[in-house]
Amino acid sequence: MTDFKIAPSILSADFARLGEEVDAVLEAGADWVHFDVMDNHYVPNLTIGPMVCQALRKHGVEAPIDVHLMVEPVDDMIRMFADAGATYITFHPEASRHVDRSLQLIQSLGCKAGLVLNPATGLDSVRYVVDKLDMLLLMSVNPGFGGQKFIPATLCKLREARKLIDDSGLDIRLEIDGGVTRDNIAEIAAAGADTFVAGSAIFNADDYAEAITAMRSALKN
Ligand SMILES: O=C(CO)[C@@H](O)[C@H](O)COP(=O)(O)O
Ligand SMILES: [Fe+2]
Repeated sequence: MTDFKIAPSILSADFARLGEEVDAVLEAGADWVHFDVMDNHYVPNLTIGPMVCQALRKHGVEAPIDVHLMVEPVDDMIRMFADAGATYITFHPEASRHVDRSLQLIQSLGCKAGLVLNPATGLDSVRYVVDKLDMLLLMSVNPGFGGQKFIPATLCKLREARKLIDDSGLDIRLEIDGGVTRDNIAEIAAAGADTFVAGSAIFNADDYAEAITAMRSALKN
């Protein structure tokens, strides 16, 4: 049976009460914390940096922190987030001049490494670095904002990515990010994803546990 993981994106959390919000989603059954880092350069929005990741660790968060870098360039941020307690660090191939080197840097710092593909980016950019991936993240919206609608063409790309991973014989998670809801999560899992980022679908719900349980139930059917 697939080991599904649900990773609430704190982009949709109440930043004024971030520690409490993260505690609440973990208590409600979330597996990971998805941490969106935006630099107003690679994407047209600005969010949070390594000090906030470190603060969450200091606050007592022990769950995996899945750092999604939407910054350019990436290597300095990789070093800072590794120091700050990140578990996974993923970045967009367009944002690094030397993708293979940046992946190696993440792993050399003791973190798990991943690449993130935008909706219009093909799988070709991962083909020759598959052996250096712990995770492949497919964006199902254009990066920069929460609350957007899932782009249906991602389902076809997920199937291709699943085949690429299975053919490699390696242990690589396949994560999906953007517009994931209780209504489409089963279809997304059927296309091959095993790790689900959900921001607005969880943090905009009145009851986080009910929202996460509904997603898990959909994954079981
Ligand atoms: O990386 C991003 C956006 O760039 C995401 O992680 C979003 O924060 C997901 O939010 P929802 O689409 O689930 O509301
Ligand atoms: Fe993200």
